[in-house]
Amino acid sequence: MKALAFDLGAGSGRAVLGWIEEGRIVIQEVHRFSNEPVQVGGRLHWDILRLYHEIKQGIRSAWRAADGQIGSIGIDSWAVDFGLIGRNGELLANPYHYRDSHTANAIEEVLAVVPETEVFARSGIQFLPFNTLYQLHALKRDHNPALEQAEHLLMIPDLLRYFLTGEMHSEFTNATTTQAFNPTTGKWDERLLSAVGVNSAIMLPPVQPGTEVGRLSEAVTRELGVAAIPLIAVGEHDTASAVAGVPALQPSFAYLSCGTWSLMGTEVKEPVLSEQAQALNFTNEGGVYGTYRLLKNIMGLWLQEESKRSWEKEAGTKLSYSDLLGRAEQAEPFRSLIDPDDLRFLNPSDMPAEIAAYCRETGQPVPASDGEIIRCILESLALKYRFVFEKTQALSGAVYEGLHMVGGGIQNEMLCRFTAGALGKPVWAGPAEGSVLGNLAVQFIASGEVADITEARKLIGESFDIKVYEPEASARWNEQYGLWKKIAGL
Ligand SMILES: C[C@H](O)[C@H](O)[C@@H](O)C(=O)CO
Repeated sequence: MKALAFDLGAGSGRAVLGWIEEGRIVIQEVHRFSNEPVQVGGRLHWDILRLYHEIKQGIRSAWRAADGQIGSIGIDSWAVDFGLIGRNGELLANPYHYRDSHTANAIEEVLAVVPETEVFARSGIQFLPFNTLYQLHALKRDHNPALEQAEHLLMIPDLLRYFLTGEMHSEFTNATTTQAFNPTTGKWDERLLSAVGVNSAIMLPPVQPGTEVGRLSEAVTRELGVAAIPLIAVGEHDTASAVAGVPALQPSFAYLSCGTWSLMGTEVKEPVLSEQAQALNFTNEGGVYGTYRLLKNIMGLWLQEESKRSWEKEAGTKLSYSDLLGRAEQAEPFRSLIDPDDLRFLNPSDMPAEIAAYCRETGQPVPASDGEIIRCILESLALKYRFVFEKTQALSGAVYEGLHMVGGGIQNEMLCRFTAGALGKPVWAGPAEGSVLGNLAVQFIASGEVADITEARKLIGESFDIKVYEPEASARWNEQYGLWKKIAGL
């Protein structure tokens, strides 16, 4: 039997069949689709019904490709966003996109009610303006009718699973990204939810990854002409699946999940709720099989994606990444650097102009050409990776021999090279399908084909190419690291 994984990212989604053949994992992409947010007036929304339609297309294609031999389905997606269900069981409104501006001042407004130390002690989660807790605060503040009528809150994968099965379940790894879940009690945190005026009854008690969470409903099986395939709650936060899919053989390892976002950290048995972790704004998101992901969000390749989008809009024509990276390769090294996590880069109207303004304001040469901007982004990301790598070691007390880099971002070889140079340590890049493979791994373990996550990670490492980048020009990177920390104020 084959397993079917859906991996929904901020820009695109894919449906991938996976199975084990002669001791190796084999994957086959059967459907790929774009994920285009929709601006309505001043609000930014996800087109959730379009995504659901694409998931059904994916099941149809997979059923044909697997000759009906599909044993289970798992869905993972980006975090924090959600849909609200009314008393008639229907979706009350299109989910907000986490880059929508309605949460702009929400952190300050909530911390005026519950002190920062208490929020961190209760949730263990980093302070980012789009966390679900602040989205709920903003909806309540703005008297949002959907929240007023809501009977249930479902995160994106929970919601899509509900559409497929008719059953409502909340999944643990994604629940922890809300900043309203308490890892110490293992329950939704009443104090935090009541502080934003939300009745905790709308939050369902989360199930652990690996749990069977319903089957395709009769209506769906009839519509698609398929069997009532069971759904497995995988690490439904895509980063949780990416970490599950890291081909690490050692128990203590450092990873970087690299896509629109860069998520860097390590895997721990207990959440790290120390003052230092809070001061460094690290997070403890739930992981698979009784683990936590001690990590930090880094703005990531969003900076590059948005710059390309601006230039394409200006030029009225498509640009290729290979041309852009080719020009970045020719650009002068370390000419100008930024802190990629300055919140001005969360959703500016013109990313290249925002980067230029940052450099101007910090007294640096202003990058003008697209090559200079891309080089500035990639060098700055690599330096930020070094900073977070060092802080991860400080918080976990471990010393890592190198860094596992997974996700679509590893196709950016320049970034992999710069990361090894900046860290002064080897980078083991691969697999690119990080989240998909972690999603499949949990399904293989649920079906008993694979014993546990250690075996799954070994199998992934043996089934997919891992490219090794050894550090180059470390002395130059060390020198620049000092300068960059001054610019970034770190
Ligand atoms: C908001 C982001 O989606 C989240 O922090 C990140 O972990 C993610 O899910 C990346 O896909």
